[in-house]
Amino acid sequence: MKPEILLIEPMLDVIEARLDEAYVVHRHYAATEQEAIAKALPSICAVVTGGGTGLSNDQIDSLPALGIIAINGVGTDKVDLVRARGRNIDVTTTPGVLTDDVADTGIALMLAVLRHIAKGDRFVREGRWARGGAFPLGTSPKGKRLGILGLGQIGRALGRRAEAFGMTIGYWNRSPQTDTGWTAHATPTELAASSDVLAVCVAANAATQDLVNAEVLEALGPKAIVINVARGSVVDEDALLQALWNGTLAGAGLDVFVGEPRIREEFFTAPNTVLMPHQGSATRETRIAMGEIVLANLQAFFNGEKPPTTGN
Ligand SMILES: NC(=O)C1=CN([C@@H]2O[C@H](COP(=O)(O)OP(=O)(O)OC[C@H]3O[C@@H](n4cnc5c(N)ncnc54)[C@H](O)[C@@H]3O)[C@@H](O)[C@H]2O)C=CC1
Ligand SMILES: O=CC(=O)O
Repeated sequence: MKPEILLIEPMLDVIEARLDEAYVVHRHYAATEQEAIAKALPSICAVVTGGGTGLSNDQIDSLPALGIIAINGVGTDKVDLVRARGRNIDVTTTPGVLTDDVADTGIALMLAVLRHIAKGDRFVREGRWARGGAFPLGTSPKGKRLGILGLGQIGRALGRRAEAFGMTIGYWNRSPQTDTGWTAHATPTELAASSDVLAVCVAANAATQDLVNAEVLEALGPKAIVINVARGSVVDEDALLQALWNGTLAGAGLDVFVGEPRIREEFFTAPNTVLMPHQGSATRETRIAMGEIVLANLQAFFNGEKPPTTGN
């Protein structure tokens, strides 16, 4: 008998095919499967979910046999780790393999804002170039200061890339990271005061909620921009929107939002703001590598071994 698992959101076809080979896969996202899932809840031992989606406590409570929540991502903020630990449920992630793509996304957003890439695309398509319209000059990253909030794997990869663009790097991290040679700052506000671009790369949890607040944005100032590839909850969106609309911040490049995918509509028209639908790790290559780790974690769990990338 194949073990039964619950797949919360779709994965790559090739990974889902491998899941189907090894398990009875109940697809939470398929409307047609809801009745069968309701009956299967007592037998489901494993859940596979995304980092931005996680698993609610109600869902955890509805699965009495649950032993592993395999996150296809690195963020654990959408799973109550205390609740999981209390139930002896392993929570696994896919660290490392997505780092480069998320850092690339951060750089892409930074360049898109500084060089008006999305605005330029609209300008050409709408025929405004052909009609002789004026297009604003951009801002060069060269010689500018990148402030990285959270110098984990993604923060470091972003910093290394930014060095290649001639930027100087500062960071705020809860523990000093002396091997980089980059300038450490004591608080997010101090980092912001010394940055032209603030890149949010810190994990989301209760301690980092709204870390980028009105004070931090004010310290950044009207010529600076914010890039967020971590989680929406790390940025106070009221303060961010106010700064963008008041012109006390020059722009923002955002891959993540509070309440995704139904984000605040004020973002749609916010000045100099480039929006992405949470695509940091979304390349085929990386999604295959992440899927392999999910498969390995599930296999270890069902073999009675400790899953290799257990995070709790
Ligand atoms: N946009 C996207 O598609 C993706 C977003 N992410 C987000 O990026 C985050 C970072 O990923 P990695 O760099 O791989 O993780 P990591 O574990 O290497 O780095 C996390 C960083 O957050 C810091 N941190 C954690 N808790 C903290 C606290 N309470 N106070 C201060 N600092 C704290 C750590 O010190 C570390 O610098 C993830 O947690 C996730 O939310 C990750 C992957 C894809
Ligand atoms: O947001 C994605 C993740 O890996 O976490």
